[in-house]
Amino acid sequence: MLEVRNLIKKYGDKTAVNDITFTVPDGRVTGFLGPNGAGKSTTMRMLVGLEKPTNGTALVDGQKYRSLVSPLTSVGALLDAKAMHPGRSGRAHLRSLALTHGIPTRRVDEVIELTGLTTAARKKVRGFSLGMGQRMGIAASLLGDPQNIILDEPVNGLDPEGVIWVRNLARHLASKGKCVLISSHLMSEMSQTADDLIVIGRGRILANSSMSDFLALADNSRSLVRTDQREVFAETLTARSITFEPVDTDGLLVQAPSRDIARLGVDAGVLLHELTPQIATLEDVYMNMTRNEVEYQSGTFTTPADSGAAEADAPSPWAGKEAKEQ
Ligand SMILES: Nc1ncnc2c1ncn2[C@@H]1O[C@H](COP(=O)(O)OP(=O)(O)OP(=O)(O)O)[C@@H](O)[C@H]1O
Repeated sequence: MLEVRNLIKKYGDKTAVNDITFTVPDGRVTGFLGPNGAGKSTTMRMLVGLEKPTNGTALVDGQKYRSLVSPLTSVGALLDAKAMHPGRSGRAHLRSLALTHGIPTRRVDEVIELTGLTTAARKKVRGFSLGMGQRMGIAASLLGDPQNIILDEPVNGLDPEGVIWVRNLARHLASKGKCVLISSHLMSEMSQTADDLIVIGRGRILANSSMSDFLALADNSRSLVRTDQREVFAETLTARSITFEPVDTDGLLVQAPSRDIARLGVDAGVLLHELTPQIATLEDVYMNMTRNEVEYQSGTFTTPADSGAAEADAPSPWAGKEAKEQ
């Protein structure tokens, strides 16, 4: 089990981790999500004693990392896959780690096989691809067969087969009762891997719940409607103060139960050739939650159609939505 209690990390004026408390239980995969710079890596580094907390505690099975009698059997971490001697072979790197921790050489061969590196492990580390480096980092984290596994963006650089392999590995480890904490920016992948989620933004906890409770925060009350009479149907919706927004050339995203929308279509004599309830994804809920927590805001791409001039020429029925929002 991993625990952080009132954990704070400051770098000068910058508060990277701002008083966070959570527990990562055994036997489950916990996804650790948050925008760039949210404080995920800093928190993980404090758990394995690579950073000293400014305040609060980070515990592995109830103990600070430096108090652990046998750290590699308590916690394994992939934090920086590039942290290997470039002139050594992968196998030699793992062997040296094993030797310094009293781990038998046969375990080196086991983790090499487990991570699919049997051929690559003979190569010098400097010749490794990004994906091979990630696999080697994961192999190192598993060397001591630890109870707790911390993986910071483990699927970074992995091909689709590698991504599925990490998912299956995480699920397998949790099924053996291990505590697995994984950070990732790949929401679709995380939705298939994690049982629980911890979301942080600007160093603070935004959510800490099971995946199903997190997804229950979704707004599933909208339906996509497609019709050749979009303007007529938009006027019908506006007359009933139903919120909507245009999609593509013939679609409307309508904020109403699909049964009510179908009924409105019949009453208005409008043929709806598509009516699809929108089920929000993990990415939708996450994006909504972290919208105001992004430290590094991306620019937006504009096309001529997105420009103000195009908006001025937009058909009037969309006023229904704007009027409702104001
Ligand atoms: N050694 C350091 N010195 C100064 N600031 C740091 C240091 N390490 C991290 N930070 C800052 O702390 C904040 C949290 O960084 P951290 O790497 O923990 O975020 P993250 O959530 O892991 O981000 P990413 O998803 O981009 O990896 C950032 O603003 C970062 O610039």
